[in-house]
Amino acid sequence: SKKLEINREQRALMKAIVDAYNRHQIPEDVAKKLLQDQYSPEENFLLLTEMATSQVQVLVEFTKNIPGFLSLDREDQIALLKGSAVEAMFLRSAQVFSRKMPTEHTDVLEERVRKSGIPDEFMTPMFNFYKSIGELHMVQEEQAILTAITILTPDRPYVKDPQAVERLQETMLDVLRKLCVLQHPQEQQYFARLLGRLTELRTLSHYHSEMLASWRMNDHKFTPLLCEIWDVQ
Ligand SMILES: O=C1N(Cc2ccc(-c3nnn[nH]3)cc2)c2ccc(Br)cc2C12CCN(S(=O)(=O)c1cccs1)CC2
Repeated sequence: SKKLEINREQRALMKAIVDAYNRHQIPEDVAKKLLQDQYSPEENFLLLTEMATSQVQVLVEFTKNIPGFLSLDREDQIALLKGSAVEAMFLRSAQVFSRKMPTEHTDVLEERVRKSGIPDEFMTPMFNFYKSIGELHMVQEEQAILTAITILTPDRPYVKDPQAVERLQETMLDVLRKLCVLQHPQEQQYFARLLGRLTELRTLSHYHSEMLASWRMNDHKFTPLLCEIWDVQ
């Protein structure tokens, strides 16, 4: 029916977002480092910090390619990036972890994340999230658009024109809703399940800021970019 069909404009939007999502990847050498032999928890933490820094750079490039993002108010662009950086990083990490990597790689990485000084009470929800993302078996279009929707959340702190952000997000939500029906015809509530993951992401983001506080205590070092985007002094 007309209602459900993805029109030409929406197809172009989807293509732009998927291309941007696939174009910007973590450099091989950084991801490969994670797979090398055993490290101490401190070295693991350093590697994850290096990964996270690279992820933020990838996120900024992806965001700049979201159609309409660069026509938003400049300060709102920054507010959206800062407000969504942790959620987008965890979403992308979970997607990469559950989609792309061969099992033995995931096992090594899982081990490394578990031995990196992240407190257990945060490790559990983090891995539950990544398993729940894996179970969804999202196609890459859904992954890319869901990441764009996370970034274009109107109610981030300091956004001056939330309506402009809402208009962009609604366009994405409409495409994602149609895509879910087309890609997962058997699962009525698939779209609702995807959006439910965004709620889980906010909880993870809250845990993350608590983790940051505890890491600051036993003086873990972060890179200037992470300090900037995570508001770490
Ligand atoms: O590092 C993670 N990983 C491993 C990871 C992530 C991405 C790629 C990758 N490869 N190619 N593209 N992406 C590989 C391994 C992972 C996996 C699932 C979830 Br849910 C979450 C994570 C974190 C995200 C960052 N945090 S963090 O708390 O912000 C922190 C920063 C500094 C030190 S700890 C730790 C957990």
